[in-house]
Amino acid sequence: NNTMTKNLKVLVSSNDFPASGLRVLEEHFTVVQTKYLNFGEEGRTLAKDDLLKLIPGCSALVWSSNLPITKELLDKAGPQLKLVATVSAGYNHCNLDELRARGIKLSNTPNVLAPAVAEIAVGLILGAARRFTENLDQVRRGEWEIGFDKVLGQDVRGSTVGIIGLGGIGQAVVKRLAGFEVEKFVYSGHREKPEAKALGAEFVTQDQLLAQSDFIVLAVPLTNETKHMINKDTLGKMKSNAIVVNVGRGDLIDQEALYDALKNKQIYAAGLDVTTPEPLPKDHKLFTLPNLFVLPHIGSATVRTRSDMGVLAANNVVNALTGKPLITPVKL
Ligand SMILES: O=CC(=O)O
Repeated sequence: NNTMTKNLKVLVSSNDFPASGLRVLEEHFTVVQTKYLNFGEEGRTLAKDDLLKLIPGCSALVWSSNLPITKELLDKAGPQLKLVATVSAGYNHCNLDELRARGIKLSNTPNVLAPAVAEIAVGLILGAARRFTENLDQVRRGEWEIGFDKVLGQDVRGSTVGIIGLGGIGQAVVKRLAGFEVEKFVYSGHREKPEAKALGAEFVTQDQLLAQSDFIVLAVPLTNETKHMINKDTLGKMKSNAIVVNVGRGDLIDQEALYDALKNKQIYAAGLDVTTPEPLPKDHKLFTLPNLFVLPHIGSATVRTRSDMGVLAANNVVNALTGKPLITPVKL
């Protein structure tokens, strides 16, 4: 009976949270929503005043933002807070220690976004390999070259593709690339994955992956262990035609080292859907590189996927506040 839960307040930290998810929440709870503020240093940030005004007394936070969940925010929310439902697969912004200490649960939205993120990984692979940045610049500047032998790129056909992190997203990338006549898929990670066999992907050490791969796709979460996993040292182990693609988090890559490697043509190119910071300021030196293809963190940004993520986050809230197990809990 919804009248039991109607007095519970749920905060949605975005005014463009999908309507489908909002409907689920509004059926059960009193929903309050914050607006977005601006595109500043930290990226698209929440209206902080708005947030601090609305957060006290909330039983759940539906977090549709990469704004860090701070101790201050949790204090402000109050002891009745039961759940943070982040509308993302990644939860590096969620301060797990603080949530654990307070007995607050955390849910995320894995799986439903894997196909859309994998499609963007394929887009980045093609964009970097076929030099979309340079080619698009030429077209837009009216310097469109006649003839096909000017801006030559790399083939996916016949290549070795290395996936760092063969989880849901990594597997979806392999499935999507299966029609590209890739010669070999390799992957690295903590352990062999049972799904790898059916995908024809071979488990190798990270060093082997770096040394063999023509394309290196980063599909791991950001943790203390994975931070700057692509650095001067690991870039130095790659082939000179290597193309690095990142659909995880910006901090998986030491961007200074990547800049140097791209500038000196130590590797061929990179395609990034995630950077540090986001947005990357328009005068950032990475934008001077012709062999870098950047997208503004749009991995999950399709109508269907955002809707699925919104509904999943909302159903996690319903479960948490009606005493049922979370659908997609994050282990704390
Ligand atoms: O970056 C997006 C996500 O983690 O879902």
